[in-house]
Amino acid sequence: MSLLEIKDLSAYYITHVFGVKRDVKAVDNLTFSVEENEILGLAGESGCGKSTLLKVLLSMVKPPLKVLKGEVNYSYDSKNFNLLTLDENRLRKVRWEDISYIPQGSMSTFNPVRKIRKTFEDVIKTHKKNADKEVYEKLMEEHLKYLGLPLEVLDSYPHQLSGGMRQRTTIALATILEPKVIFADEPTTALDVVVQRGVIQMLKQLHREHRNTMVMVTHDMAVHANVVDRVAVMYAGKIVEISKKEKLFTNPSHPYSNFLINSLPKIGDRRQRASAPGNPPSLANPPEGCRFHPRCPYAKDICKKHIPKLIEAEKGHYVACFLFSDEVEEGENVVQQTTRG
Ligand SMILES: Nc1ncnc2c1ncn2[C@@H]1O[C@H](COP(=O)(O)OP(=O)(O)OP(=O)(O)O)[C@@H](O)[C@H]1O
Repeated sequence: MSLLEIKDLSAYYITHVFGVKRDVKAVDNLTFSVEENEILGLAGESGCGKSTLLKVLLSMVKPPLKVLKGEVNYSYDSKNFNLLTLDENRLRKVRWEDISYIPQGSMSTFNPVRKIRKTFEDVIKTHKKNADKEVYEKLMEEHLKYLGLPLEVLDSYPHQLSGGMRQRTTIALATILEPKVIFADEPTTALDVVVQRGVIQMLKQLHREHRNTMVMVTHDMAVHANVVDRVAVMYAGKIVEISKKEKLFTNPSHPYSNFLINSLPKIGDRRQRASAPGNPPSLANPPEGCRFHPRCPYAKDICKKHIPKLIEAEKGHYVACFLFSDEVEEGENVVQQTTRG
């Protein structure tokens, strides 16, 4: 059994503008799994639904985002539960301790008017209620030292740290309770390359030594190439391919993955890179059938009418494309198109 099994998951942003209901189909009927101890990368261009998917996998769903259907089943240490059905108390217990999150933009993690120590104390106290001050002081100091961070960060305000140091402190906070699963949303974005390297090394060290499972969102394919085991490629609210990273980078199957990989510059190769023609669709009104078909050089009639199912084309390699199978997604179009409210 996989550590995390996502089944038929749909989550839309539901808004009303001048009385007209608008559904942004950011996560649409996804079924896939995450294996214990792996690092799964979520790739895809801006706006394809990566951050929204993470929010749902963490059950951090607030209006206008709404889960319409589906399950997010976790299974570890003889615990089995659908995160979306847990009450607030159980959610609070599971978050940080078992399932942790490195959010996009480290500035939002810490309260700007409180020293960083206070945030660490709050997290530890919530989960280790009976521990006395000495115990959690020791835990904080040992964890920071283990990650090579100076203890002075604890007595700093967030704005006093550089972007890189703040991001590494955010990672320290997210991992202090040794979670089973870590979700990271663009952990290296907005950092310069040298600092990026430090952050990546820190994540790799944590994974190597704690054997936790990571799901990492980034649109930076170099980070995928460096860090992850498998990559799930998202396009317009759907997962179109899941593959071992080596296979994806050398021989991508889905035409969109092909564009994504072939648009990467290669040293010594001066040829112009081909990118996908046109633009990604609006998720409020995506095209019928395969969402990539208007930009796909191989589109056939079936692609315009039906949504291809994500099938296992080879062992461990999943692709949703009618070039590989005629299977149609179950429950396609179950959730209706935009309606008047
Ligand atoms: N609060 C919101 N209300 C309505 N639509 C939203 C809201 N937040 C995000 N969206 C839309 O949902 C879609 C998916 O956004 P999401 O942030 O998940 O994409 P992403 O792949 O993570 O992109 P990025 O890398 O730019 O964050 C986009 O079309 C976005 O405009």
